[in-house]
Amino acid sequence: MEQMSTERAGKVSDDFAHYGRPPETQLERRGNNPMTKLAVFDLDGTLVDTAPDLAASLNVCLLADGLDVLPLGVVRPHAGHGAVAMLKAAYAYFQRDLPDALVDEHLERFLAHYETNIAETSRPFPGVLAAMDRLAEAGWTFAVCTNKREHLAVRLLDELDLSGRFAAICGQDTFSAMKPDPAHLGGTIERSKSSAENSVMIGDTMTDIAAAHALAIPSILVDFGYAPDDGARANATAVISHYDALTPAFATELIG
Ligand SMILES: O=C(O)COP(=O)(O)O
Ligand SMILES: [Mg+2]
Repeated sequence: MEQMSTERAGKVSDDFAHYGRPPETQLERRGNNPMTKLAVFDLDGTLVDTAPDLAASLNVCLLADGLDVLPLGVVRPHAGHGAVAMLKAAYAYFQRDLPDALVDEHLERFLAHYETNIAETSRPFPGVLAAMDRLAEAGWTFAVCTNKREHLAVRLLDELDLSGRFAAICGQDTFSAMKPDPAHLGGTIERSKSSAENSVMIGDTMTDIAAAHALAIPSILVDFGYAPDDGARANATAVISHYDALTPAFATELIG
């Protein structure tokens, strides 16, 4: 990821040089660094609609235990909280016990299936790539802060040909803490060579909003994600229902 960061920094700096020296006001707002405005995306349910592929891997586990497959509508609200949360929700749905040993067995099965089928149907949410293009034009950079394992996040973004857009991709195992712990988000911002003052977090669950809140950075809740509950709505700085609303003016206003 460090290499991508350097490549990206070089590219944007060159582009900026092409337009000449920015006005003094812009220099001030950007802390004398045109690279520092950073939009940090959560992955599942925010950047990419991963629920169908996650549900397929869950169903492999359920079938292995003689249970029925679950329809996507039942699985989707749990898709943003990881494989174990999905397994627990499925077993609760079937009113079946899920002993710890079976969780471990299923997790291995789930991850083996998911890793090789990670981008079968997973696609970026409508409008997100156009929004990123607009923000990039306005000098924004991007990172991913996800509770997916880092190698799975990188693999998914590689398969979707999106990895090169991010200065850093940080997962649940990248640091010693994961969202909602602000250290995960803070570490992602640091790896992206930005600062909390110039960053905004975009997410679909309270996990994302709480991490941003703890770091005192603005947050945008996408209400089309997997768990935009009341707590997330109440604590987010802004709520959007489509990426068309994510314009450079809107994002810049949030960081002040
Ligand atoms: O896998 C998870 O636990 C959720 O992943 P996310 O943080 O990208 O939503
Ligand atoms: Mg999410």
